[in-house]
Amino acid sequence: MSIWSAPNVTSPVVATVDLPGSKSITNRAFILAALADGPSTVRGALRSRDTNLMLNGLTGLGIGIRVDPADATTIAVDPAPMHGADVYCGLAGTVMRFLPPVAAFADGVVGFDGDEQARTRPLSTILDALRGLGVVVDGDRLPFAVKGTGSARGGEVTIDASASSQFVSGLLLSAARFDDGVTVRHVGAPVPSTPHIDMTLDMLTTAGVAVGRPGSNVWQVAPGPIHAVDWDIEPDLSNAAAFLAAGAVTGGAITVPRWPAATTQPGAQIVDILAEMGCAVEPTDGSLTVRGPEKLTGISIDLREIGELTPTVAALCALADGESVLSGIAHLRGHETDRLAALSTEINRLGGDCTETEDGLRIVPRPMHGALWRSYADHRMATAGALIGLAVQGLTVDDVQTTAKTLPDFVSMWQKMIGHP
Ligand SMILES: O=C(O)C1=C[C@@H](OP(=O)(O)O)[C@@H](O)[C@H](O)C1
Ligand SMILES: C=C(OP(=O)(O)O)C(=O)O
Repeated sequence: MSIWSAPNVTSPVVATVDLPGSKSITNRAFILAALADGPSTVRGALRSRDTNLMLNGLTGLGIGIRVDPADATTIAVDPAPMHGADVYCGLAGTVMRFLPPVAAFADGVVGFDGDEQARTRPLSTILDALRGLGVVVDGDRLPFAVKGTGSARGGEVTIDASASSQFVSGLLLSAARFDDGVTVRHVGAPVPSTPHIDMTLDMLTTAGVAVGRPGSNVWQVAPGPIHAVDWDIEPDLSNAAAFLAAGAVTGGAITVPRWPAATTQPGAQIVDILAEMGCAVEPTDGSLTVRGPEKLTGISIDLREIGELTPTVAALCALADGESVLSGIAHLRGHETDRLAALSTEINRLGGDCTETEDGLRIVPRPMHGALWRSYADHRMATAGALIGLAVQGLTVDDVQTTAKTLPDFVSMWQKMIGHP
């Protein structure tokens, strides 16, 4: 496994960074295009490990996928009758939770497997839900198999989605295909990342699917066609967060072009967080610029809705003035790795002071020194290490290539941003 010397800077980082497409929107668009009533095109798609795994899975099931030879981000999707296949999920939550409901509509057995680390990610909730909707599933975690018969009954199902919003999104994305549609009712501790469920509902609505919210924890999808839509994918704002944060910690300024005026991506909330920590935020001509202050201030914030941003925010907090408390994120223990344990171990290894609470992290800034920052196969741990490395000399990151999960060009984009291409 290679060790990367994270670049360290002594002057403000000022740059414009253009981000590729959103992982969450890309993988939803692929699912909806595959189940649609006609061919469609996805433009500006993210090409990364997670989205390539989704394309491979759909191709294996029999869906026609054609990548534009002149532009790998333009992908034509041609729905077709689906058959049995083996699907590899890697470590992608969106693949392991969005494809099993699709597999119910294949004619044959669809086997699922993934990385060793993926086998411990929460999954049984959605597999039990599928059983409740009339689908035969063998197994409770990776590897497992869905016995597709080409159709499924559907109806109402009650689940505890407190471990992941993706259980709800996964069921809803395929719901219109079920004979009776699907109603998902959540009972339990609050559902995290609810903006991602809103993203699912928004895209279903764009595809002409009738969705309803009969209660705050109930989501309903009527049976019917999913219309073919040519999707234009927004830049990935969660990935943008790490770059904007580079401007924030160095007192520099980072501009992200094509920042959407309105979006369902929860990553957009990084702007409010950076503003609260002392940054100036300027939206101009479709771009967004964040200027860092002399010194960032600590923050107390509930990140339940935007858990994805935690590694970036934790890195910012470790470099700020004053204590920070990040709460509402117990579910991060089931992300790519146990992110609460990983962040506290790595920040403390550098001489920082980060403690795990029941549902988050308490971070007290301390002078930090260079050391090895471990990534735990987690793309956002690797980028958090890079961020701290800007301000802490001698920091190295192991397995920085794990950023390929959602941003294969991370290293070159980062070096270019600081002017060391
Ligand atoms: O639906 C999605 O695209 C996502 C939902 C969230 O998952 P959780 O609800 O498991 O946090 C988020 O963290 C993940 O990166 C992407
Ligand atoms: C939690 C994440 O990913 P996944 O889609 O694999 O759950 C993430 O990207 O931060």
